[in-house]
Amino acid sequence: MTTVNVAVIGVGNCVSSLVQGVEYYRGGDAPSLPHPVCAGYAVSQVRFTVAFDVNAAKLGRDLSEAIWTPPNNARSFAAVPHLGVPVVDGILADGVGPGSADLIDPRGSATPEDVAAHLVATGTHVVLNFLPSGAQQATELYARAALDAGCAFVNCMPAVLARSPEWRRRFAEAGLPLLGDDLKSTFGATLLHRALVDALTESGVRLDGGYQLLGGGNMDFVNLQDASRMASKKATKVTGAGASTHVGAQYVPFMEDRKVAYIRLNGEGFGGSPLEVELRMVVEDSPSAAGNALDAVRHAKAALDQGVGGLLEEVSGLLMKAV
Ligand SMILES: O=P([O-])([O-])O[C@@H]1[C@@H](O)[C@H](O)[C@@H](O)[C@H](O)[C@@H]1O
Repeated sequence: MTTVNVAVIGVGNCVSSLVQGVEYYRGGDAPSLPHPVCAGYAVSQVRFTVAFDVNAAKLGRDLSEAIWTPPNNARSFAAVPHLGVPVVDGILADGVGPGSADLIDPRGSATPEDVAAHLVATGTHVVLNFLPSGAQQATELYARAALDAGCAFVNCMPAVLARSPEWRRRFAEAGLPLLGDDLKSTFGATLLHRALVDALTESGVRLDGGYQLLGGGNMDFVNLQDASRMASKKATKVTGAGASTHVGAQYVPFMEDRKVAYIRLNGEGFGGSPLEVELRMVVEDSPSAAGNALDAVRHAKAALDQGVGGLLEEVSGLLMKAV
């Protein structure tokens, strides 16, 4: 059976939901999976090869155990058997936010050459980047490793990669697919906010800002308390709702991996009449994103099969927040 061999960067909640999802949907008939077959690949064809992390408590473990290691707190919805997939030393650089500095493995960080060697040795096809928001340098070092190892790269966080002409060129010249930037949840705040913006705009409403206020208790929210890391996330979040859209993220520990989003749009309708739309959404954050991650790796592998290199613009437009 042809497989989609995936290496993951950052064994956090999103990877936990993704790994569980592959088990949950292996049979192909469970509900709430957007695409049982995507780009010619079934979920059962997705397999993990190696995982990179810098958290001392996750290193050396099998991926099936590391996904349950704190501070991960994603919902458990599938039993994951021993996978034989090791968590190995990752690249540190700016890959860890201020709230997690004490979790880092003191033995030091891997180099892009180390990472590339793992990717080649494990026969990896696609590298999936789930570093914390704000990890621009670390993302670029991993992207370099993927290029050296002949892998496709899927950038699920808001580092500027797919938006960079230089990185697009490098992947195009290498004949390797690039997807990004910043994974959009299959059902999440960005999807709803943009759907509302589109519905109002198509009705002739002139939008004048609003907000997207988020609360949650996972490490993403810890990380987003840092202003410069939050700035990178804001840049990919909302488009088309007017310049004065406020985006905020509050860390609320008891919520664990649940996310609440308050979305508001201010506008002016027919005859200049003022209008307001308010919406509240609560989801389990990481499982909400895993469906699009599953699609992204399968599209990346299909492009690799067909020798299509460079930015996959159409697919990125569907699955990612900023292209
Ligand atoms: O799509 P959306 O709900 O606005 O945003 C999501 C984030 O809230 C989530 O933490 C992350 O894991 C997803 O990849 C996505 O970025």
